[in-house]
Amino acid sequence: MRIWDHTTGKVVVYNSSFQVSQGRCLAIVGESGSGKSVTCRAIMRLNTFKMRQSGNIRLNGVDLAELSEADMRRHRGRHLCLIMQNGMRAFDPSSPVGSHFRDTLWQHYGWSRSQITSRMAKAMGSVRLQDPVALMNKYPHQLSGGMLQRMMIALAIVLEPTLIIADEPTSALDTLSQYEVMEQLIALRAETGCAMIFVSHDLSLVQRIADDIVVMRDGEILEHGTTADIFSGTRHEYTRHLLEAKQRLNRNFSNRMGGLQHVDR
Ligand SMILES: Nc1ncnc2c1ncn2[C@@H]1O[C@H](COP(=O)(O)OP(=O)(O)OP(=O)(O)O)[C@@H](O)[C@H]1O
Repeated sequence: MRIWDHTTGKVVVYNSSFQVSQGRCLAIVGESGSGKSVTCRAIMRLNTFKMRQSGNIRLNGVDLAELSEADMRRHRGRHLCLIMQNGMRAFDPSSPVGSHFRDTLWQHYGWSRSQITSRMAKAMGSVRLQDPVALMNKYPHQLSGGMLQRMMIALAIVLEPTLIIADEPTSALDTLSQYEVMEQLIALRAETGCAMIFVSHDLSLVQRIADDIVVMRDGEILEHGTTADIFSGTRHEYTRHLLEAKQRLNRNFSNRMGGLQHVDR
């Protein structure tokens, strides 16, 4: 896939290519601006108008790049689900969150209101959200970032998409919510058997969830391997630099915490 800004001609992703199989999680890592988010949005065909893309995006034999906009809309949600950094942006601020669930599930499955409520309530229970019916009547601004992310995960549990793309899903959360949302994402994979693309700056999160890793820099894939190989084997100099930067951060953190040992999970 190639992605460029057609107003300036600037290429932001050069001929990148990767695949993720059902049941596996591929992490995309790299510094800010390396092209992780535009790649995720290109798979969903959700980049802004000025961004253009070429190449194939195959999902179970269907080339998403060839679909009409109407067919692509039908694929989003049903077959592909995007969990973004900021849960708030996924919802319409002027409606209760339950209406987003109803619209999405009605559009893809045609279920009745009561079917949707009972399926969502069950899924919300499984991501440890209490009192789901009351929560569905709340507006997005009345809920915390962690709750909104867990609601998106609950929706994904009900939709059972083939591929879930989680783009920095925990980076806007406090440490406790981050931990909980990660646990739920790990459970979501196990429950639905979906394929997952997980984007994060945080290599300890990547190590916990990913089977495979793609390392990007300046719009190019530098390295692609299993998580075990990337963390232990011979690595590209840039990947080593990313890992060492993280270890340095951890050491600084430990020193500031009075010499407490920080253990990498
Ligand atoms: N809507 C846009 N219009 C023009 N250029 C864009 C747009 N979105 C992203 N870019 C450019 O594409 C490149 C890759 O950006 P992208 O957001 O994918 O990086 P990233 O690796 O996800 O970074 P971060 O970790 O900070 O989110 C950057 O040079 C960015 O300026």
